[in-house]
Amino acid sequence: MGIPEPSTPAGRAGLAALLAEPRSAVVALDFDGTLAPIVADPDSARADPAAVAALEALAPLLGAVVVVTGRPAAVAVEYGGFAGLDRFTVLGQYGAERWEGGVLTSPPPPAGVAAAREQLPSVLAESGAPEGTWTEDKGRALAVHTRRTADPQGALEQLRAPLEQLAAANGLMVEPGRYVLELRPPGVDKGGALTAFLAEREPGPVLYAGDDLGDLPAYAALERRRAAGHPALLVCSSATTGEAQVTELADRADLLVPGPAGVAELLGALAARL
Ligand SMILES: O=P(O)(O)OC[C@H]1O[C@H](O[C@H]2O[C@H](CO)[C@@H](O)[C@H](O)[C@H]2O)[C@H](O)[C@@H](O)[C@@H]1O
Repeated sequence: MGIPEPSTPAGRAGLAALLAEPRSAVVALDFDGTLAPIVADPDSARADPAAVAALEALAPLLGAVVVVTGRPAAVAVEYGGFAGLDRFTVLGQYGAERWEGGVLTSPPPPAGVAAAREQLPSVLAESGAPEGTWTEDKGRALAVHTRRTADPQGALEQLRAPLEQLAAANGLMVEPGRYVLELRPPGVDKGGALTAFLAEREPGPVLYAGDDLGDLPAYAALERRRAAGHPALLVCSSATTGEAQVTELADRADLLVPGPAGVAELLGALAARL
């Protein structure tokens, strides 16, 4: 398969720059929905093996590969099978954590997370959280998932206000995602994490691929770089699980690919060309 053509002039320029100067390029990727297919049980998510194989081939040819994810960095490394990859960094928990060369940096969670953890079960019970509502405890964040309820979108709307109140009472924010509301510390996002990483590397072209609302700040960071004359390619991994597309992301993308399989194909095609 060849490399699909971006639909925007800026995206075509970003791709051309990446192909012309790969050693200075950075490829940045979200994890769930981009490298790993969406599944009902978050603990069962694993990176598409074709994507991992493509990254193995691609990473040595590039300046750097970085995964920017809401997952704890160590979980992304494990579920992604990234431990042996070269020139590879994981920025976890929206940039609060970093894994690189086998070393994990993870600051302690703020006190508000422990308080929210204690209060969450009663808040869920009082708000009538439907059967199938499930909490993922990520240490410095609590993700309330509704994918396994009978009406995932309805459940999300039902829980939004009570979870926003709980977050605000404990100095946290709510990060919305695909059938999930995450209570997490404010002050970091994927845009800040990516910008700080790029400032360390001073790269040429940057490709970013994501699938969800949490990826919008990373898109914004690359749009700002682009406005300053640095080429970039914004890729959207479209939803392939029957749920609504994240149009805020798809509308700003230079290139849409069909889910993690499409991302894997794109990475494989880039590796083959380079
Ligand atoms: O930034 P990401 O790498 O995209 O992580 C965002 C959240 O993804 C996970 O939840 C999502 O994927 C699950 C597994 O496919 C799915 O069941 C769930 O509905 C999705 O919202 C993960 O569980 C969260 O911790 C991440 O923050």
